[in-house]
Amino acid sequence: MNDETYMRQALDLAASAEGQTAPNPLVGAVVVKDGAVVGVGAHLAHGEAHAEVHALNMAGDKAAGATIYVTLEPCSHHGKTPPCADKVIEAGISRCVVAVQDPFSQVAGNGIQKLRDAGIEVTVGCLEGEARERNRAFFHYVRTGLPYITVKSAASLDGKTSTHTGESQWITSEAARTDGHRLRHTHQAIAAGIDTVIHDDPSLTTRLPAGGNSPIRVIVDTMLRTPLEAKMLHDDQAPVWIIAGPEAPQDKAASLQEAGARIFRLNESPASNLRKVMELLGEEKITSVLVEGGATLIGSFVTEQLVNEWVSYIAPMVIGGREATPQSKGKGMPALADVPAMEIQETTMLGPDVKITARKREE
Ligand SMILES: Nc1c(/N=C/[C@@H](O)[C@H](O)[C@H](O)COP(=O)(O)O)[nH]c(=O)[nH]c1=O
Ligand SMILES: [Zn+2]
Repeated sequence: MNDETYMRQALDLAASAEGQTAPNPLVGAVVVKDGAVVGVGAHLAHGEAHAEVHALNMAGDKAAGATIYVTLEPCSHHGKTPPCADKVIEAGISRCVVAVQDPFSQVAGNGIQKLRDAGIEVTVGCLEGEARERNRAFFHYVRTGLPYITVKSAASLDGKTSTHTGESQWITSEAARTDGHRLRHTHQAIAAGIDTVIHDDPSLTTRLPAGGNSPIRVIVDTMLRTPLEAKMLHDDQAPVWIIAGPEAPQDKAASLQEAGARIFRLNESPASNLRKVMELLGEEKITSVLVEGGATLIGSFVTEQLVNEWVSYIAPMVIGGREATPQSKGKGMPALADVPAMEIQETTMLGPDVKITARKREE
């Protein structure tokens, strides 16, 4: 067994809480004494104990002289819980292996320094690439203040998301749609355009066999055309935030608030200023957004170059039709040189469909 073995265990522990910890990162910890794992832990929810605390509590006095593997630098500032660096020192840990330094300014390097000042041997960078990839949304949010944006698109081989008569359910299989719900579970918010809300009356909730978190529903609706009888306003499954423009009628805003929605009014059209909408969500500590549709909204994210990840579910059918809805509308990129470079991360068969995941290279 070597450092990477234990760090992989810690990364898997971190991933077990995926979809639960935002706006906090996913963190896992493993305590090893004389080649035996004596404590494990994961950060399970925002505001609750950090991974190191769980692992050190489980290790008890076996932590003395042990090594702790942590997927993110132990915190050194008093957040909602006391600093883990202090806890690691108190527990008598002799060596600490960290996958990646915390990007958060309050922590960056301070935790590691505190441990070294206390005489603990610290190594940084074990499986760093994997640790960054697992926490890509958190790292992106800390670096930019914007949520990490994933577009999910379900289409035919010729890129249509509905027939020219507007029929779209369903193009992809149950297996692909269930996978799409896992995407909902792992994102804090789900964005949809008003055309999709009017056309599909979607609930945008996470419906997985084992359950899951339903993201905050964010509707880009410049003129507040969201129907008062929209399903999502009456299912009590997750908040509904509606982003309006300056001309949106005040009385409709009042009735939507009555119906339980939270209204954000921008002083410019949200549909053509999505960066402003994302800055607003960032201020609300939203670290990840899944853009579910439709083609108009997706096209705006593409045109503003805000897409960090693109997940396509492609069904084995060809729909055709000049008027059939494409995967994205809007202005788009004038030249290939303007098109942001992405990398395919994964292609998977889901029943009869193929899922393709691509990510933009982080600057
Ligand atoms: N048409 C399709 C999809 N369509 C996605 C959106 O257009 C739908 O409005 C949304 O999934 C409805 O959300 P719900 O009410 O929570 O079920 N998405 C898919 O994966 N496959 C499809 O074939
Ligand atoms: Zn901590």
